[in-house]
Amino acid sequence: MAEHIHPIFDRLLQREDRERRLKQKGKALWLTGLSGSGKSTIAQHLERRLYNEGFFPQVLDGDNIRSGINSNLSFSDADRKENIRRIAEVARLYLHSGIITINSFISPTREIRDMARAVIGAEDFIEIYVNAPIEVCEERDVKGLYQKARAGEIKGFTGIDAPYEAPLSPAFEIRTDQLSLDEAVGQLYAFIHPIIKY
Ligand SMILES: Nc1ncnc2c1ncn2[C@@H]1O[C@H](COP(=O)(O)OS(=O)(=O)O)[C@@H](OP(=O)(O)O)[C@H]1O
Ligand SMILES: Nc1ncnc2c1ncn2[C@@H]1O[C@H](COP(=O)(O)OP(=O)(O)O)[C@@H](O)[C@H]1O
Repeated sequence: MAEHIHPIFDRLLQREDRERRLKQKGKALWLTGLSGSGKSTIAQHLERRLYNEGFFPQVLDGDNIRSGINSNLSFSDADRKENIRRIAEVARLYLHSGIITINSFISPTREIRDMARAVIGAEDFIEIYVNAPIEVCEERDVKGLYQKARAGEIKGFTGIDAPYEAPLSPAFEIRTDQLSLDEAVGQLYAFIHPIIKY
């Protein structure tokens, strides 16, 4: 009878067991915004802040996704969709390990983000709009890509000749043209802390 089986074998390890071990609630924080809006910078600083406060976060961004698992994908509409679908599946695996992912991707359309939300589950998908006007992003031009897009050297660049649809009701919005980096990370941390604390 089940009661006599050694406790180790009495049921499959659950997400809740892992969350108890990590002393946190697994969530997928989903940072969306234009290239240069500040997603990666905020993601990296938030990751460090969470880690220092005892949480166990993991950034997913172009550096560890588009360079690896998604290295065969372009920036066509279909490939962006496949990019985000795979990322959402990866975030879901982390989620069920009790880990907080900080997903930093343009994820340009509502349809794409709705797909990610559906894969991850609406309860666990926290949409964060990293908002700076395109003029500010273009002025920053962190990687020189806006200049290339304006010169026609890159086709289908988000915000220039490919769409970006702002979220209609994000869980949280950060205006990076109005806040310092420290303010932005501080406000985001204050918002998510109650959501992720065990
Ligand atoms: N055509 C085009 N449009 C937009 N962005 C481009 C493009 N080509 C290359 N890049 C660089 O790729 C980064 C965006 O990748 P993402 O995976 O976040 O894009 S998407 O969600 O699939 O739309 C983006 O990085 P971030 O600046 O960090 O957003 C760009 O540096
Ligand atoms: N409040 C802020 N939050 C985030 N980044 C900011 C902020 N203010 C200025 N920046 C600058 O804007 C740039 C954003 O670049 P990046 O993080 O690579 O954007 P993205 O990942 O969205 O393409 C960085 O050079 C960063 O230092």
